[in-house]
Amino acid sequence: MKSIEDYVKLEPQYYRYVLANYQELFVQKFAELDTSKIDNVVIYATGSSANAAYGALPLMSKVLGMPVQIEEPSIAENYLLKVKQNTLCIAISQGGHSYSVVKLIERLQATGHAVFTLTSELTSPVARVSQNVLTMGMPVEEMPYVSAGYSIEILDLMIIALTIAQKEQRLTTKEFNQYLAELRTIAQNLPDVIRRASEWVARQLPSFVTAKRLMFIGYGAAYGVSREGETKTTEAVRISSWGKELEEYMHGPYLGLTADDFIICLEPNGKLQKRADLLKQFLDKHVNNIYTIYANDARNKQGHDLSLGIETDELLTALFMTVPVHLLAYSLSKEHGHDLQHSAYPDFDEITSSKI
Ligand SMILES: N[C@@H]1[C@@H](O)[C@H](O)[C@@H](COP(=O)(O)O)O[C@@H]1O
Repeated sequence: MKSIEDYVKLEPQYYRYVLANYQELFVQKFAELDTSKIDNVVIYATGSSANAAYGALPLMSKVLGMPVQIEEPSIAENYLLKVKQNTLCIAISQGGHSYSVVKLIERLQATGHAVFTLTSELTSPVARVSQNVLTMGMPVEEMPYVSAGYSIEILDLMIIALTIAQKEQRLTTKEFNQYLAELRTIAQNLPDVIRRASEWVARQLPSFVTAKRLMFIGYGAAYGVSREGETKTTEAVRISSWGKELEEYMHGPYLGLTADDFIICLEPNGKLQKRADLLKQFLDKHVNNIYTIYANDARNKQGHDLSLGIETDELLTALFMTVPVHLLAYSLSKEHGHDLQHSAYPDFDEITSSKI
């Protein structure tokens, strides 16, 4: 079975495929649909798929010029099923076996709502119940702790939003092509990101391996990255972890810090960089291990920080900022001796049927 690291290394190839085939994957799927009345988007996803949606959300909302929100499928199905008439409903389940997503799609369709389901497994329970399936443009990820699938979901969601925005003339063809060109540039630079991230992980691993708790703080598109940091650290490293939004962290969670925490700040070089710098000024006084991963670079970068060297729109940074987070989780899980190929708790799904 391929590892998390193997899949991270496949990301440039998968990005190239989606960018070469976006017409068949997405543009043609929405061509026949009347998208003129859509006035908001709701994305239903859980775990890494929800994190990916948070990474894509700021760009989606900007280019579509409408509210985009993310809902937990179980809460939506059981308590929030009052979807507005003109909502574009998108359900995501990479593997296609998530019980809560299957139930939600069934309930939405039964109440007359069209749902577009994004998945990589076309024979899965999620795909089988869905009336409108969108394929992610990559093979099914064998490794249950996904990395490439999460990143491809971000790219897919961005292209879906760009497609509808262009169709509805919210973006000119020139603007649409400029976005695509920028996505291609990021894909081309991905091997360099992977190299920088691998070297950084190898250098910092002896320190990170001592961490009892690992926290990720991000804002904007990097909020999705911080959530994914929490998911992967919890699932693969199996130590305590938080993934917070910058201001959310400042409104309480900071009170729970301890000097031996490890904190990774995710800096997309965006509009809240000064706020993040102030938080780091405070954290530096109280916490021993503060790291920053920069999308591009910074003058106040410290020796143990990581620069990914990509100058781009902050709204696109979730496409590559998770690479070091995934590689760190993978290396730490190996250091901790976890076997990610076999379930840690084989009785879990037997009892709960959380994956069907
Ligand atoms: N532990 C896994 C997560 O790692 C995964 O992200 C989530 C969603 O999976 P999917 O996108 O296939 O629905 O399911 C499980 O809970």
